[in-house]
Amino acid sequence: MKIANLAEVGATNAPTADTIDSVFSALQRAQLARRASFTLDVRIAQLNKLRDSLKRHESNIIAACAADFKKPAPEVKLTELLPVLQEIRHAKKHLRKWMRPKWAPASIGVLGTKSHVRPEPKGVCLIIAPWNYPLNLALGPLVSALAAGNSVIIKPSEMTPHTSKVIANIVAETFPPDLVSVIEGDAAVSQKLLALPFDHIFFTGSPAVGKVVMEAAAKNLCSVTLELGGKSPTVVGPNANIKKAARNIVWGKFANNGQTCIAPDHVFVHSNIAAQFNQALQKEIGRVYGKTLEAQKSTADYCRIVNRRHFQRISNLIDDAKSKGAKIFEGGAIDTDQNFIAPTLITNVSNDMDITREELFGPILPIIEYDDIDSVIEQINDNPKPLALYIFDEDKSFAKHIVEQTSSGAVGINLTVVHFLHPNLPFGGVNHSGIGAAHGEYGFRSFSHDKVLMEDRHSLIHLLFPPYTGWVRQLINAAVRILG
Ligand SMILES: NC(=O)c1ccc[n+]([C@@H]2O[C@H](COP(=O)([O-])OP(=O)(O)OC[C@H]3O[C@@H](n4cnc5c(N)ncnc54)[C@H](O)[C@@H]3O)[C@@H](O)[C@H]2O)c1
Repeated sequence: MKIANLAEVGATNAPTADTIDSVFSALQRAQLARRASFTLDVRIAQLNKLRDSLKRHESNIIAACAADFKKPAPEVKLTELLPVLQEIRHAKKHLRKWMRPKWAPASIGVLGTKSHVRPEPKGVCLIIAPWNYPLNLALGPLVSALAAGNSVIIKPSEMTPHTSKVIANIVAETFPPDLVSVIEGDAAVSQKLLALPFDHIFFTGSPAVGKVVMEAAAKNLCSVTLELGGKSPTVVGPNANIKKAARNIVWGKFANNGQTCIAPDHVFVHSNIAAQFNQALQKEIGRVYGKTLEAQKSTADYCRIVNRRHFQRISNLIDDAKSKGAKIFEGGAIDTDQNFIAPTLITNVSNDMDITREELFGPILPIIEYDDIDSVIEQINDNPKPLALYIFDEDKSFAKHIVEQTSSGAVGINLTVVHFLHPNLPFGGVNHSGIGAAHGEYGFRSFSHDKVLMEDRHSLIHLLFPPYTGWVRQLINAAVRILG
């Protein structure tokens, strides 16, 4: 049966449940038929094809991201293309080692047996992607899934429709539809997909939808990787290199217009250096994005809020903070026609403001002064475990103290966001900020099942089988004594 390739059918017509079912069944059948043929060479050839397609489509990707949220071309290259290309390069280099069965030495109790752990493909996997890094977070996990020998359905975000279309075109051009298919659409399409018995679901998005995904996966007892979000705090200590802190925080916060899961959400700054630090941030914003509103609106380096709904949400956060006594130290200007919000620094923050509760996911940075680091640690621990925690201080013991007292997906010391680009680190959160990990070998393992192969050579384990005669009982008692 010829399978409808949804990329050809057209992005905007939401696929029916029947179409989705038929795509899924085709992937299932093909996965079973191809199972033994996903050799190292085949997987590497798939990755090469994806790399070549990405390179061919570079200008389309840049144009699509610009159309979706005016994302600057250098930022598209750095944060959409490069991470996926790097993921491919890294997987190709290490795949032979990752795929190798791992010998498990026998303990005394199982002497005479031979055992291995072999990573096997999970099977047919679903990747659901968000809009904020629309290409990177759809195709990065695809690299891990293909490296691990799976077939995949990708559901890109409907909020970045141009990039979604480019992803569909790239996939349709690169892979047979029963190996990788793209199904475009919104939450309703996503839920139709979630009802199917996938072998693994890799979801990137909000904690609220993460719960929907996990609940749906439970119905099929399907494993999940959840890459979620939340508020990632930043702590600037009394001995911070202020200029370095400002440079890194401005980049981490305002790149992609603050729409980054690991962006510094808010900053705690020691009161001794707060005035200097605020000025350094202001100066850095001026240096990077322009000192005047006109400059900030016209620079090609500043992207936009993805849509009117999010623009309104963030504007409301600013209004709510102002009405409760916050001071706009820098920025605060908005332009509704462009979904533009200037890089904004907010001081005089209090706990009754909405900015202290929700993930901000926009270009607004609340700055909270502190005197006692333990009260900051208490506040961090009163909230869900963050995806990232950033610490700026030249005194190593300052960071050590915070690291030991808190839990988070990652800790960045004197940097922000860069850990995403490290191919040998697991990328993921804890509890509310995520379950499981992406990137490199960790991504490969997320899409693999550790299958055990144990073979009897000349073990004596049968001596312990029933009937439990006196002699067998003595042997079991001895085993418990010696091995227990
Ligand atoms: N940990 C990470 O790697 C990472 C990366 C990027 C974004 N995020 C998080 O993602 C969020 C922003 O992205 P978003 O707004 O696209 O997230 P989202 O959860 O609203 O949507 C993500 C995906 O889920 C689908 N979806 C939405 N509602 C659904 C529902 N009710 N049922 C089933 N599917 C549904 C969407 O169509 C989209 O494809 C932020 O919380 C951010 O921190 C996390």
